[in-house]
Amino acid sequence: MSTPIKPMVAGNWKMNGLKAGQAELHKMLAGISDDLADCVDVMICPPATLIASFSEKVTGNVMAIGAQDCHAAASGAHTGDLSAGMIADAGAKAVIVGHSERRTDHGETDADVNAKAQAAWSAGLVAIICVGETEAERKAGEAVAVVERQLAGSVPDGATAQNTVIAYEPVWAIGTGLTPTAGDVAEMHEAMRVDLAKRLGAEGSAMRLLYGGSVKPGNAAELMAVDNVDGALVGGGSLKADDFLGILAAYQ
Ligand SMILES: O=C[C@H](O)COP(=O)(O)O
Repeated sequence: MSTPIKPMVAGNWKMNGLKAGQAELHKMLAGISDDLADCVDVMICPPATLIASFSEKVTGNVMAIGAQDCHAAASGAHTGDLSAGMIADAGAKAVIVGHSERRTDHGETDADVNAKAQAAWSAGLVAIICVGETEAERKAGEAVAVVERQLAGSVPDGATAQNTVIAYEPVWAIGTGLTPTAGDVAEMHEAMRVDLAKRLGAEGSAMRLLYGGSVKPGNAAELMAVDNVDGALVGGGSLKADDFLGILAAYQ
């Protein structure tokens, strides 16, 4: 019998948050009971400027701190970039790679994402690899094919349930208040599960598959209950402690 997958809820603060944001972090930490932390792995990915200070605030297994991106190289002449080693040195335990905002704003390809995931592993970080179709691709009936192509290109050989988390984020659902139906999420997550298990065997079967895109306290329980949904990657709903704790309540 396979071991149950411990879900993860990760908050991606994107380009939001100043030092004053520590007040929200403190409220979140105060609101996460040991019982809840036993049921779900909680992570906040603040802007890089806050990784070190936030990492000092989290203790025990209540929450981990992650990063939002890394460079594929270990060091070198890459002005403004951060290596996975630097992020790990600041206290991060994971890094999001291939977020659609990086793919769109910075032209990142599946090959770039693949290289970044491998850089993350080399630094001892978990790679949270994002995939997801655009609205036009969904309307054209290509959503599953697009995501399978992204998985094939973005997830490196050697991915395990320990070093990799997949986040399915339909681009059209990010920050819009729109979400796919539970049926559409189930279809996509099953397709991803089958695809990853075929390629990676038991590691693919045990890999966490997060859903992301307009997850809020009001819809979290329904989305998190879908088969093969092992947690959430949350943007706007992770900025305020009350909202984030409301989402985590799906696991209480
Ligand atoms: O990384 C998080 C996602 O882009 C979802 O963002 P959102 O919850 O604001 O829609």
